Amino acid sequence: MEKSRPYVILSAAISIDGKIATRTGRSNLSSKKDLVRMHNLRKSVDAVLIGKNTVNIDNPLLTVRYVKGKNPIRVILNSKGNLSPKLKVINTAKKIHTILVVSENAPKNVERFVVKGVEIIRCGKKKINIKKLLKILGEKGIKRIVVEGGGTTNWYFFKEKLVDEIIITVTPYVLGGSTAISLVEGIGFGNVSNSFKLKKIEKLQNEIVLHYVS
Ligand SMILES: NC(=O)C1=CN([C@@H]2O[C@H](COP(=O)(O)OP(=O)(O)OC[C@H]3O[C@@H](n4cnc5c(N)ncnc54)[C@H](O)[C@@H]3O)[C@@H](O)[C@H]2O)C=CC1
Ligand SMILES: Nc1nc(O)c(N)c(N[C@@H]2O[C@H](COP(=O)(O)O)[C@@H](O)[C@H]2O)n1
Repeated sequence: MEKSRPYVILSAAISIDGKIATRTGRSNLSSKKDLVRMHNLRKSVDAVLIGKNTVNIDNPLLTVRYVKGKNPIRVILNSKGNLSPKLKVINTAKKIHTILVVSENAPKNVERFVVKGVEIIRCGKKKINIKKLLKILGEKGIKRIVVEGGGTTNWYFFKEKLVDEIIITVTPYVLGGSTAISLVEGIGFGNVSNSFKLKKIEKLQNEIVLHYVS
């Protein structure tokens, strides 16, 4: 692992059939117990990272609320920099450090988010270069980061072999649907070769939490 790159944990809740949301984008899969576990994870990292669709669909806060602790820095991947200013992550950016990552081709008007308290990082020509981004985040003192989806964002991290640990909660739902988002989207691997080692299994009431390491 490069010295300056943060340790990357990928975290999500999946249905029994491997989906992270219904075909209509509903993703409230975790139990309260699991959310407490997840907020403990958030407080243990320096940053939490998600993709544009997750921000738009979930309108999340990405804070530590179910337990006491420090909020991580929020990192949003949005190559075009075209988020709605009404989103919670934008509206609370003066209080909670929020970084919007855009590509070098993003229009100049992304700077409009700066007055809202958002820090902008330009990284990668058309797509965001994740490897380069992690180096930049490492140089800012970010040592541990949790990637919280969605499926497309997860793919970019797996594709570049940048996932050090996976924490997956298997929840007791079957969602189905060929258009429902899976844990990992993108084009996918052609071979069965990208394996992880099982480190721990936790049993919550009706869920299991799987911990894998690279
Ligand atoms: N159950 C769970 O634990 C979770 C469920 N979700 C669900 O996942 C769904 C969204 O997932 P997806 O549609 O796969 O989208 P996503 O949230 O991964 O966002 C994808 C978008 O992010 C941007 N992006 C990500 N990586 C990029 C890169 N390297 N370069 C440039 N742009 C990049 C692009 O705009 C891309 O289209 C939502 O329904 C959400 O509710 C999301 C997170 C966790
Ligand atoms: N671990 C986990 N379990 C679920 O059931 C989820 N839906 C998610 N989603 C992630 O958490 C974000 C919501 O965060 P806030 O509650 O708004 O702080 C959501 O956007 C996903 O990244 N994760």
